[in-house]
Amino acid sequence: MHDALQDMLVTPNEMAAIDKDAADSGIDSFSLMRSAGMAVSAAALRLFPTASRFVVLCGPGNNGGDGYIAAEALAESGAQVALFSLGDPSKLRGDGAKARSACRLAVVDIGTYEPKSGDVVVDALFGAGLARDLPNSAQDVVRRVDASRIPVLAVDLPSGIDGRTGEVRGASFTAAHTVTFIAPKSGHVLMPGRALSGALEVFDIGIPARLVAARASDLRINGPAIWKQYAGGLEAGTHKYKRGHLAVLSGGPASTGAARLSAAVGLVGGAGLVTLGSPPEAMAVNASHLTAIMLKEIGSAADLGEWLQDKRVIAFVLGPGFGVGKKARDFALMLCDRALVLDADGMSSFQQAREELFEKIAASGGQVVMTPHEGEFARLFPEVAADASLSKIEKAQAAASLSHAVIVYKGPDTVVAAPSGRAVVNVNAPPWLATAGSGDVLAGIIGAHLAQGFPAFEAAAAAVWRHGEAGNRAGRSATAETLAQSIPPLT
Ligand SMILES: NC(=O)C1=CN([C@@H]2O[C@H](COP(=O)(O)OP(=O)(O)OC[C@H]3O[C@@H](n4cnc5c(N)ncnc54)[C@H](OP(=O)(O)O)[C@@H]3O)[C@@H](O)[C@H]2O)[C@H](O)CC1
Ligand SMILES: [K+]
Repeated sequence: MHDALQDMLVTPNEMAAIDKDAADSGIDSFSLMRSAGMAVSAAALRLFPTASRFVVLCGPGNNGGDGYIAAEALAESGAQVALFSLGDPSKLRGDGAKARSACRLAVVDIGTYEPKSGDVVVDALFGAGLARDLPNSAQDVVRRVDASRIPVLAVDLPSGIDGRTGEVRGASFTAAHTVTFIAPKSGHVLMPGRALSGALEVFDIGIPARLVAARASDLRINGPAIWKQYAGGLEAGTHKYKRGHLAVLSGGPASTGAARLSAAVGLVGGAGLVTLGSPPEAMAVNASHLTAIMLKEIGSAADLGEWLQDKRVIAFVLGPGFGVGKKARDFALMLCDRALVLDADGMSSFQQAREELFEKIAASGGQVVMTPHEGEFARLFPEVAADASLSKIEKAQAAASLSHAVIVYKGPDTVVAAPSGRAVVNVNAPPWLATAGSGDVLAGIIGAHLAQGFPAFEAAAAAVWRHGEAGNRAGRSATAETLAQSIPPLT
């Protein structure tokens, strides 16, 4: 694949516009379909060499067209092929009709397909053009194929997955492998689409990268290319203040562990110095658990105000175990002009007072990152969460725009979005990352990056990725402690 397209994500609408631009620039659309269908046939032969029969299911649009090309190519290569269509193939139009007439195989109605052991299904029912729930006849076939556990190779998207949102429309195939074209679609990386797509292969059917780049928005799969310009090697002359001073604010004596975990991770994550700001009544318990991390008594807004005079303290984490209430709100509002990770209780404290926070962030021009999981997101952005028409990416973008902060919308498909609309979707997190204290670890890594001078978006994207890698390294039995020990170096 072309380098410029490496991590790019597109929506089906953008893809349709790219196709149109390609046609307008003189590229023959049927030759694109031929490349797509040939790529599917090659993948089928490569991935399923022992298949006794390829069952190609073709739909009423161009996804079906890709299927007819693939079926013909598979038959030409000597494979057994059975061809089924959803709807009357004589109603196909344009390139789809051309593809059907270039295929010598007889086609029968999809309702007659009985899965047999040894079959491999090539799913070309619907791709980017799925506009509503799968029709009943397609849902029936999905159920029969699911029940028979035969493997599915999906063309562009597993039929039933919405290419924009990743949601299931009525029912969806569960693919072992998906061959898509030009660039992954957002529905390939958002859940449940990601899980149902299986292994994703992106095939370049020959649309020039400049046409793709001209239509694509600033949406990427998260990875080191996003932040590498800030990660750089440590300079030879560096010292601990140059690597940045991170402050983490602790809750009261009964709930100090979460903030200490974030603080410990801050050091591992690369901050030069980390200080835990503790209320007086929790000083003793915090002191008894700390070694490399410094401790400072911060009980009141006045204490915090005094600390803020020290401009070497670059970044703050407020929220883990802090407690919900006025103190959290007062502290957060004082920190909006600095680099701030507002996590957990820090966010929840603003459920009834979010406008004050959002206005302060907008007016202060700091680097603020908020890290809601689904429940926190719904509490802070109820109108966005309730809008079923929006994808998770669009929800994160709307929340970033409302709050003026970088939003890390957590989950198996964490989305990081900036107020500008720039966004990444993270795909490296294993399911066992959802463990107690995992969020405190993430907050600490983001804080470490902010302390080192990363802008908020890159700080958050890099942290989400390192957090995912830590989960992979720590393995299935990961705990917050082993996660903290498994954070990989910045790359
Ligand atoms: N550049 C590329 O990536 C290329 C991709 N190709 C392939 O083309 C498809 C997209 O083709 P398109 O025709 O736009 O869409 P589909 O084939 O997915 O579906 C459209 C047809 O299906 C009807 N439709 C949609 N949803 C439903 C539904 N739920 N039930 C019944 N029918 C449905 C729709 O009819 P309408 O009534 O809604 O108009 C269309 O008839 C892409 O996925 C790739 O596989 C090209 O081959 C090469 C270039
Ligand atoms: K499909």
